[in-house]
Amino acid sequence: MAQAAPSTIAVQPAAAAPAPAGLPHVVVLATGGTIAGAGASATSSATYQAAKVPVDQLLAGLPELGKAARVSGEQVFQIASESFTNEQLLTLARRVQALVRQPDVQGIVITHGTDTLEETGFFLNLVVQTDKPVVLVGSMRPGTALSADGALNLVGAVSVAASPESAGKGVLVSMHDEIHTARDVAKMANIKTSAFASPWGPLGMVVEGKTWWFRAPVKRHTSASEFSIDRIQALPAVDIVYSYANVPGTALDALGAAGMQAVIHAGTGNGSVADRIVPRLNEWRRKGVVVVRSSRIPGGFVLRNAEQPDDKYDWIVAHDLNPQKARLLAAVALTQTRDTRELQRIFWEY
Ligand SMILES: NC(=O)CC[C@H](N)C(=O)O
Repeated sequence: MAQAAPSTIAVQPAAAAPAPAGLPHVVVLATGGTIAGAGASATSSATYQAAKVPVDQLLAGLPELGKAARVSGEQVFQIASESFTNEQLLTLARRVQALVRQPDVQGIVITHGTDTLEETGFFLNLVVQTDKPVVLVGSMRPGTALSADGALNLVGAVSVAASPESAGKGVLVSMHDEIHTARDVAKMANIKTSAFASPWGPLGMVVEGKTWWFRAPVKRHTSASEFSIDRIQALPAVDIVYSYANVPGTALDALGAAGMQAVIHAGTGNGSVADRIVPRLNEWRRKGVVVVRSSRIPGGFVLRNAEQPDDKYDWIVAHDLNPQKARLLAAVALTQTRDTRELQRIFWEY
């Protein structure tokens, strides 16, 4: 399906384009994905190249953006998001943090591939210290396709980032007219333009450039977070092992031997663990690996000491975070502590 263009890193300083005075300045940080994709024909909705169109071209094609904000663009990466690395996450977070510290910047929009958009959004929600709106957006069809969704999604995201009502709500994801907290949202369907959903529902809607809010996040984020990108030099290796009937444990042992610091066990059902995997997880725990029990089921949550005796084994539960979000919270938390009581507190609070 979507093929990746070669990765490039070219951060240019944000220069505001001329627009009516008095409008908020929103910086669009472009990282690639389908929203910057191009296909061979108007019917190529799923067969195309992601990460082709530069940010200047994206913005120049959308004069409607100028109604909501004074918009400037920076090309941070030009990649398909499945290829994001921890180093690129840190680079992006540092750039967002630097921009939100600029008094002349009121909001940030990040254009991103949809495959790992929920991971980048959650990471920024944990480590960027700000009350200013930071909004991620992607699209499911390239701009060259019939009924392309990127243009309206981008106008919506810039409107959300420009709205004072978006402040203090943490990192947001605006797609398909909905506004989600980056903490909860996940890609729940592929191909469809209604790809993103939050297990606890969206926070609001953006319609014709106006935001409508119905709820706000209660978990700790951004300026209320104990984590800061300023104090994170690198992320420790945290990996995910997926469970299924007849799972052999080979992947767990290989990742353990490769030096992972924490393992996210994407268990079945309520985070259940196959009987032959339990002693292996305990063996890695004895060697210092932090064990986090999560579930491969979207929309539920994992309770401590249900399914497995977490207290006895000194394991953590991932609460309602999906495995890929649990990976990032564990990695960020491990930069500060290895204490399992502290780690469990962090999983309850974020
Ligand atoms: N819809 C998309 O953005 C998917 C394109 C690509 N796989 C990416 O995540 O960047």
